[in-house]
Amino acid sequence: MIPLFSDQGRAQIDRIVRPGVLCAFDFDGTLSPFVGYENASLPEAICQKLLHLQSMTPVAILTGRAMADIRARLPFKPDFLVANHGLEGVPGQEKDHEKYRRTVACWAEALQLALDNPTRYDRGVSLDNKRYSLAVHYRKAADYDATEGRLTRLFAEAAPTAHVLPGKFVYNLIPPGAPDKGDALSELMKAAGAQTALYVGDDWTDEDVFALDNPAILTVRVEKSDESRARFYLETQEDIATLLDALIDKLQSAFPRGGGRPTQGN
Ligand SMILES: O=P(O)(O)OC[C@H]1O[C@H](O[C@H]2O[C@H](CO)[C@@H](O)[C@H](O)[C@H]2O)[C@H](O)[C@@H](O)[C@@H]1O
Repeated sequence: MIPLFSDQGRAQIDRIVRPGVLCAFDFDGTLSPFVGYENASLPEAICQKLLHLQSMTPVAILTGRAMADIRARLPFKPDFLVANHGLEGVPGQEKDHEKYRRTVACWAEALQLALDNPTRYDRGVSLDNKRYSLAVHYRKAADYDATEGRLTRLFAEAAPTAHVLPGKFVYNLIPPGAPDKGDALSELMKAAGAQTALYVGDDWTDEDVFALDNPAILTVRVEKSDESRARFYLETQEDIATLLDALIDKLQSAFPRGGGRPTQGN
């Protein structure tokens, strides 16, 4: 992995930032610093920078949160908002929603029944039913290793067909065959007519975008990781502000007559 703020990284920003570049971001741990999952929000300064960027080029947010949840946390409307790890917000996929909802409802019932037994599961484990997928949070558990082992065994019994995606103190349970963030970003590029895109994420579900291995997509991970498929990294989550400034500066200087956003009728 290469630091984004390096000669090589800046050269890639120069290459990828062109009129209509789709600037796409994960939410938790990328645009929003980690806090308790109920309290996560978009910092005001980041919101202002995203609005500025959006005045010049399309902006997308791809999150694991449910659509209703993320909408309530965003004080602005991005050009594209994809939720539930790629399951909500991409046109055309609604036809499978009822199937996913029924699968997830069965898993949720079985999991909640088991988790309600305090002798078997840590009180710090909580189930977040996002309708089309589940998140099982354990950030507040006392013993992470023991909790991870117990939860993994529980998923095999109670949700055997689930695609279990680990995250930061969370397991995401996704219905089999569901689209992921990589599928979603590819669709959004088509919908936006974008030749190039930038994607910034920090977690396992973002690896589905990084693994696309598409030279037209500049992949950036928040924090270096030897296991990631992203090509570049930001040292810390706070560096997202510097990246947004760099994108704005680049669009303003390279395309002073309206940045990269094609004007109406083009
Ligand atoms: O795709 P993302 O936008 O990164 O969403 C992934 C999950 O984010 C949330 O959980 C994470 O953020 C919490 C709040 O900062 C944190 O407490 C938790 O440990 C993280 O896993 C969200 O609650 C999940 O539904 C998302 O799947």
